[in-house]
This record gives sequence, C-alpha cells and structure tokens, in this order.
Amino acid sequence: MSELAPSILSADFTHLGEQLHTLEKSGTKVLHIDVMDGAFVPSISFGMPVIRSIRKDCGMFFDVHLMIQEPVRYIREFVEAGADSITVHVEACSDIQKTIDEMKQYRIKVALSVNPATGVDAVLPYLDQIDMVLVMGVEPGFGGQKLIPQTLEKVKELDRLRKEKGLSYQIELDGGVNRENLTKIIEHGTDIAVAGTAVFRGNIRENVRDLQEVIAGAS
Ligand SMILES: O=C(CO)[C@H](O)[C@H](O)COP(=O)(O)O
Ligand SMILES: [Co+2]
Repeated sequence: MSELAPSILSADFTHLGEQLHTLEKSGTKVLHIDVMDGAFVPSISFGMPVIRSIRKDCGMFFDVHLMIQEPVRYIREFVEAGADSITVHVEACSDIQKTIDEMKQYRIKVALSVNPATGVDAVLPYLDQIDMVLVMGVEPGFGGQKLIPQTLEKVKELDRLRKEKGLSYQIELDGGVNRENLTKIIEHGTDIAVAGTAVFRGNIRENVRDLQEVIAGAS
C-alpha cells in the first residue's frame, strides 16, 4: 500500500512538537523534511538544528529532501542530525556518482530527485544504486502550488522501468498532492505521496484520516 508523507514545510512552527505528535497518533510513519538553501531554490527553510531537535522526540522515519546546491558537502551532518533517508536533486550535483557514494557510506536510504523540467534520463544510470526517486510535482522551493499533471508521466515511466529492470526503488511524488488528485497519483505508480498544505491546512487529524482513506481505497 502507498504511504502518506506529511511535509513539515507547512506546519505551524510555534506548535511543531504538538503537530508532530498529532501526526504520529494519526498513524503517520514517514515525515517529509524540506531543506532549502536560497541558492538551488529561491527560498530558505531550515536545517540541521531543527532536524536534530525534533529527532529527540519523534519516532517517525525522517525523509529529508535537500533542495541545496552541492549537497555532497552536508550529507554527514544531515545523517548525524537524524535523517533516515536523504534525497538530493540531480540538478544540484556537479558529480552525481560522488554524491551517491558519499550517501552510501551511511546507513540511510539514498534517493535522487528530478525537477519538473528534468527527464527520467537523468536518473537512469543510477537506478540500480538507489532506494528511491523523488519526482517533483511542482517547481521546488515553495509549498501550496498546483500539481503539474505531466509530471505523473515520469512516475509511470519509472514504474515501468523498475518492472522491466527488476529493480525495487520506491517512487515518491512531491508537491500539489490533495484529496482530489491522490488516487490518480497512486494509480500512476507512486509509493510515497508527500503532502504539506493538504495535511497542515485545517484539522491535521481529519486531513490525515481523509488522505489515508483515499490511499486505502486506491491500493
Ligand atoms: O519539496 C517541496 C517544495 O519544494 C514540498 O515538499 C512540497 O511542495 C509539499 O508541499 P505542498 O503539499 O504544499 O505542495
Ligand atoms: Co519536498
């Protein structure tokens, strides 16, 4: 069955601890953590201190999405802060293989991401080395955008490729996920659907329940 990964980008940071407890109590297993550097993407979010702090009191799987230039420089620090999985953008790495090798030194899941304008070709040479491909459904940098429907074709292609090649990487779709489009997203082959706005706007408990119901119905 597919998994929901709430993104804390849309959380209320004055109540972050309580909101994370609510997610855990609602059955959330994977927490999506968006790190932005103001260089690879226009916005700046947060970094290791926030991750280190929430790690102390949170049992969820930390799915860290690095939207930063040359992430190879910071892999060790994010692992030490508590990341369980690290996703880097192929567009942000001058040496993708070196970045994968660096990530593989640690006991974490290794993932590559592609922006809406980047084709699946960019990750093809690495598919047998990685645990997940994150397909951006929106331009990276901001929450609350609308899903670009064409990005689902990449999910479909990655699903086809893993079957054809006998590989087991997961496919994550990030951005613009909501109750209305979630079934379609899953039907294209998504294993993990990231949702920020759709989880944190309004009642978190009800939103998670509703989204999980859609997932259960689609699987
Ligand atoms: O990586 C991201 C933005 O770059 C976020 O994970 C994504 O946008 C989630 O937020 P929303 O569900 O509001 O689109
Ligand atoms: Co993200």
